[in-house]
Amino acid sequence: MSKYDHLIDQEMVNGHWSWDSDRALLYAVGVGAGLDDPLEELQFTTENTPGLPQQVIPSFATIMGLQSDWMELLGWQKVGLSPVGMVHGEQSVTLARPLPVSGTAHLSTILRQVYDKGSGALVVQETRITLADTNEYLGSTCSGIFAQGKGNFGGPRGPSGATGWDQPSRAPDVKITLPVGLNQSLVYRLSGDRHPHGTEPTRARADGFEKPILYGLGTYGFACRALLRGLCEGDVTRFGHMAGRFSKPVYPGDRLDTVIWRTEEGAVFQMIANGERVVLDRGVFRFRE
Ligand SMILES: C/C=C/C(=O)SCCNC(=O)CCNC(=O)[C@H](O)C(C)(C)COP(=O)(O)OP(=O)(O)OC[C@H]1O[C@@H](n2cnc3c(N)ncnc32)[C@H](O)[C@@H]1OP(=O)(O)O
Repeated sequence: MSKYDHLIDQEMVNGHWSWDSDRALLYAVGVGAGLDDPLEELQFTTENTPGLPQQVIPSFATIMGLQSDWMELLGWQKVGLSPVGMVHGEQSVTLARPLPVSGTAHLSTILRQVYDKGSGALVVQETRITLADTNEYLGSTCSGIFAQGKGNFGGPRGPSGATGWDQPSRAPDVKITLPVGLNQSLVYRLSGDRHPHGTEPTRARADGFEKPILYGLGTYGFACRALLRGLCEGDVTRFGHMAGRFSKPVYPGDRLDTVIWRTEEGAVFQMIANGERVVLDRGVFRFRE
């Protein structure tokens, strides 16, 4: 029996969350839409382009998964918004249908596991999203938060990171290059992810970064745009599932190459910053069935 076992499968959020068209537009700009080409992604960045109805970038669902205050449940003392050294480790989003441009969702967030990774604890939580008025299932998000320094508590190690994903030996089938703006974190944070390590040098260094970062979920949004562009011709109805592991930080001003290998169900991918470091690894994409 390890110290968090009694909390596993506990529901941490059971409530409503509303968004409107402006919030989805702001999120799109926050994850860089329009930065490399202001005309390329008008379905995400405008609501009034003739013949191009607004669509919501599927990774917007991750913002809905942020509504839980699970750190108190675990008894972790926060400095600002989180314990020092806590970083986003993994993320997935699965959608049964495109997200509406506006709406109210019912969110249910469950603590799935706290793995003991030695150098840290990996906290896995899953959020189920339904439309509040009709109860229609929209999809789910799953996040793994890596709290450095909180490992070695005698808990389960969990699945090994060394298995289950292989980089194909052939050259990538598709490569999408996207720039990160120097003010990217300042825009992205307005979507509701306001951790100071995206803006404050002192906190960024305390959490193990060189300087303020682009938020992990911001990076995830860039990857989602790259996959939509490279595999779906920008059409969100084709999005089914996307997962990846944050392996190195992304900084404002970086250039992000998403390298994509097609598979039977969709693709596997990696994101590489400035041609030198893999920042999102073990990426998996699936088309909607
Ligand atoms: C609130 C935060 C918001 C943010 O947005 S932060 C910004 C986005 N996130 C990042 O930039 C994080 C980048 N990644 C890292 O810095 C490192 O990566 C980690 C600190 C997360 C881990 O590094 P290390 O302590 O050196 O771990 P190891 O020695 O490589 O592996 C130890 C075990 O941990 C698993 N692991 C490693 N990285 C991750 C990860 N990113 N997510 C989940 N698990 C991870 C491995 O597999 C292994 O476990 P096994 O031996 O059982 O395989």
